[in-house]
This record gives sequence, C-alpha cells and structure tokens, in this order.
Amino acid sequence: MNHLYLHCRPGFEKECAAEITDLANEQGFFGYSKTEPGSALVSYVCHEPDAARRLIRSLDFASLVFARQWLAGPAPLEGLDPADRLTPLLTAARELGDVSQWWTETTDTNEGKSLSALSRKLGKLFGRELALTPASRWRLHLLFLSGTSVVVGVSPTANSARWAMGIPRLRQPSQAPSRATLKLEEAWHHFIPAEQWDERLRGGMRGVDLGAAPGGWTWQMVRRGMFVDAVDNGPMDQALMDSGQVTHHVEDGFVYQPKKPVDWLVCDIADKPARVASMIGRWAAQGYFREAVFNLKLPMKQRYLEVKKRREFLEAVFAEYGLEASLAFKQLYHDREEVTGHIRITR
Ligand SMILES: C[S@@+](CC[C@H](N)C(=O)[O-])C[C@H]1O[C@@H](n2cnc3c(N)ncnc32)[C@H](O)[C@@H]1O
Repeated sequence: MNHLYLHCRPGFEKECAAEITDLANEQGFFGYSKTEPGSALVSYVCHEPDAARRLIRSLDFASLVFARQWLAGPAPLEGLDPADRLTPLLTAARELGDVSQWWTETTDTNEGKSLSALSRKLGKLFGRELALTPASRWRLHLLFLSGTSVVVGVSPTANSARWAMGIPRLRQPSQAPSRATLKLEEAWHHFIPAEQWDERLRGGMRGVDLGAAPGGWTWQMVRRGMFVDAVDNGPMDQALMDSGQVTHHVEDGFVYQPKKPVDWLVCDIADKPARVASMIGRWAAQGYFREAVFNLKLPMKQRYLEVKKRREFLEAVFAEYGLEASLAFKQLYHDREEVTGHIRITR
C-alpha cells in the first residue's frame, strides 16, 4: 500500500496537497500528490511500495491543518461489478489486517452525497461479514469514490479524526444566538480530549470573547458555567446577557485589555490574519490567558503559506518570552475560508 488519502474542505485541495508533501518529505518519505480541484480529496502516492502505513504512523495527525481525516491504503479498487461489490471489498479489507472498527465514507462533495445511500447499504452487508478485533489499533475505511470505485484503507484510531470523513455530527443548539457557535464547540472537541473538558472548561472560569456579537461563542462558554467579557461594537443577544454571566464591552477588540489574566481568550474577528496573530501574540506575551481559540480568515491566494507564517510568528513570540506553549491550527468542518488556531500555555 503506497497511497495516503486525505479528506479536506472542497476548494482546499491545493493547500492540503502542499502540506502533506512538505510533511512527508520532512520525515523522509518521497512521493507526489494527486488531486482535482473541488474533489475534497488528496492522494499522496509514496514512491516506496509499502510506505503509506509507515507514513501514517510517523506523522502526527494533529499537526495537519488542512486534512480533516486520513487513511492509508492501496490504489482504489476500480471497475467493481454492481452485481457483486461485496466480495472484492471484503477481500481487500482482509488483506489490510486486523481492525477494531470500520466506517463507510464518501468525499464531502455533491457526488459524495449522491453515494451515501449506496455506501450505507453496502456497509450494512459488509459489516455482517467482516470480523473485528477489538484490541486492534486500526480502523478500516471504505471510501466510495463512485458506484464502481472504492478506496479500502486503514487509519490508526489514536492518530486520526474521531469522526468519519473528519466531520463531527454537532447539533445546532436552539438557544445559541448564532450558527457560529458550532465553530467553538467543534474547536473544543478537536483540541481538547473529552476526558479533560471538566478540568479545562470548568464552571467559574473567566473568558474574554473578542468580536463576540451576537454571542454564539460566548454562549458556549456560559453553557460551561464561565464568566465572559464580550467585546464587540455590535449588540449581544439579550437572553444571553440575562444569564448574568456576561459583561458586554462596546470597544475595539484590538485595543481592549483585560483587567486580570483570564483562563480563556477566544476571538472570531474577521480581519487580516497578521493583525489577529499579532494581537494574540501580545496577549500571550503579557500572560493574559491560559488557552486561546482564534480564527484566521485566509486570503484567496497563498493560504497554506499564510498559516505557516502565522505559526512561525507565534512560535517566535513564545520563544522570545520563554513561554512553554502548544500551538495547533486546523481547518475545522465548520470553518469556511479560515482556519482555527489553538494555544495552550503550559508555563
Ligand atoms: C463572525 S462575527 C462573530 C460571531 C460570534 N463569534 C458568534 O458566535 O456569534 C464577527 C464579529 O466581529 C466584530 N468585530 C469586527 N471588528 C471588530 C473589532 N475591531 N473589535 C471588536 N469586534 C469586532 C463584528 O462586529 C462581528 O460581530
């Protein structure tokens, strides 16, 4: 197996391909990326015949910005006979060794949506035949590219997204003041392990939300029992203000300073990525927060390079101020022309 397949947001294939090529090369894996604009899928084909499984183990999935999910496998099975697709799928799956679970997937495209009924139907039949090994650290993916072409691959359960296609099934909470609320919820799911939520998203914590109106992100913090300073010239949702846990500051988020350090800084201001990163860097240098989630709106061109530059900038700030911090970026499912950053200061 020499293919590494990466799901991404449609329209971001170029970024996803550039990123995997760089990261694979850094680890000494050589190959080439294949993709089509709008396909929501990138294949990185390793020159060495059996390298994909080693590659998916040596890279840290969390370090990829533009990949939502990934799997390693051989070239796609093509020309499947609609009269019996199951037999070749099972044969290909068994060749990949023990797995503890399996998923059917499509790409995140209209074509993918049109295949979801078929993939579910075949998946049911497949699941009855495939024996699982609960102790295995591998998961099987059946990625339907068309009715007759399927990728059969595997991903390490501990080094991949927790959701099929990397798409979390989050429900829009009916009381939340905006749809943007799901961006912060997804960010927390992505960046904070479930078993650490009670410690890192605790009631009584203090948060600042820059660019808060109408309050979708503030609402998430309030729901966790936090007290929030919400900074925005625009109006905040009244029911949220009635919670008594929110103070609205009608101020410029780039100028606002907290009176005391806070546990959480979140920022959803749509502005130049360099301006947002520089403000986040200043807050970090001054020790104003312990964890931060922020959005960087990406320009139309050089989006991969832009994220790289912002990462380097923030890492330079951490080094200059002697901060121990983890920094990660991800283009989340609920992100559009943007990526979400996360910082955790550990010392
Ligand atoms: C995408 S909306 C935020 C949505 C919010 N996160 C939610 O979940 O409801 C961006 C907000 O940033 C605010 N904004 C833009 N520039 C700002 C600035 N310099 N300071 C503070 N807020 C700003 C806008 O008024 C707008 O309400």
